[in-house]
Amino acid sequence: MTARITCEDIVKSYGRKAAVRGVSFTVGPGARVGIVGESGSGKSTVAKIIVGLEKPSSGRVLIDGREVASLMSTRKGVLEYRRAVQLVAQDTTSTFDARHPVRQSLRTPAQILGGLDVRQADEAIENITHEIGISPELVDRFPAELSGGQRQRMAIARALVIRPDVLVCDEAVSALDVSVQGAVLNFLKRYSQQHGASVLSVSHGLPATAFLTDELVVMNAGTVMETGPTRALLADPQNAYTRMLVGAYRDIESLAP
Ligand SMILES: Nc1ncnc2c1ncn2[C@@H]1O[C@H](COP(=O)(O)OP(=O)(O)OP(=O)(O)O)[C@@H](O)[C@H]1O
Repeated sequence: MTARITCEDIVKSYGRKAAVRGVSFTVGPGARVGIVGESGSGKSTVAKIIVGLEKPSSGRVLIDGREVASLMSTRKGVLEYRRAVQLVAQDTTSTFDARHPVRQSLRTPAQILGGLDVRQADEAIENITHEIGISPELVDRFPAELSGGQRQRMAIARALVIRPDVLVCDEAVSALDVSVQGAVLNFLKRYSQQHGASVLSVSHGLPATAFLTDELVVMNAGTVMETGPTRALLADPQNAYTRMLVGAYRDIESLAP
């Protein structure tokens, strides 16, 4: 279970404003890559383009050398891509159908993308909720009956129930309290190591990203400022913007009692 995602010179404009201006990087098989940068730097736009929710104005995304835009032009291709690449979105409201218990929203990908029958789907749901550390009984509640943190973990469970090759997380843990955040980050790291799944984590939370990832892509104003191995880049940032970003976190940490 491996896949390589390549972004080649992605540009995205909304009207006359360029949100992303020529972004290139690769998420290798089994790699955990973080995109960091301040609010508005274009991180979420890149994530949406990778998962096919937005189309780039120019440039392309490839999965194992195949262009995602052409895969997404047929229903068969969409299903194939969704099986390989799953998103955990920043806002989980569109992840679940408010009219049905959460189980239904987890069964759908398990059945349609995973090709499982109802019994197998429920078994996969039981396994993934157990792995992620959330009580399996909660899947029989309606989305509104879960806390924000429980719903966020259910969204991760939904993305992983089909065991995708690549998990794209857009601020997937930012809304969680610190202790739950730690548990979910540990789970994601273990999951990626055990299954060889790649993780692309988009976040402005530098400490959480530093813990989860091996490689960083630093973005500012729609462009890539610096890329490199996470530890080396944080220890010795080469770019002035990265130095500023890392320095800002050090300042915050120094305020801690
Ligand atoms: N649908 C849209 N229409 C117009 N402008 C948009 C749209 N989506 C994003 N933008 C703009 O593109 C820029 C990049 O937004 P994006 O959400 O990618 O940033 P981000 O780095 O993920 O920010 P945050 O950390 O706050 O989520 C911003 O200036 C934003 O206002």
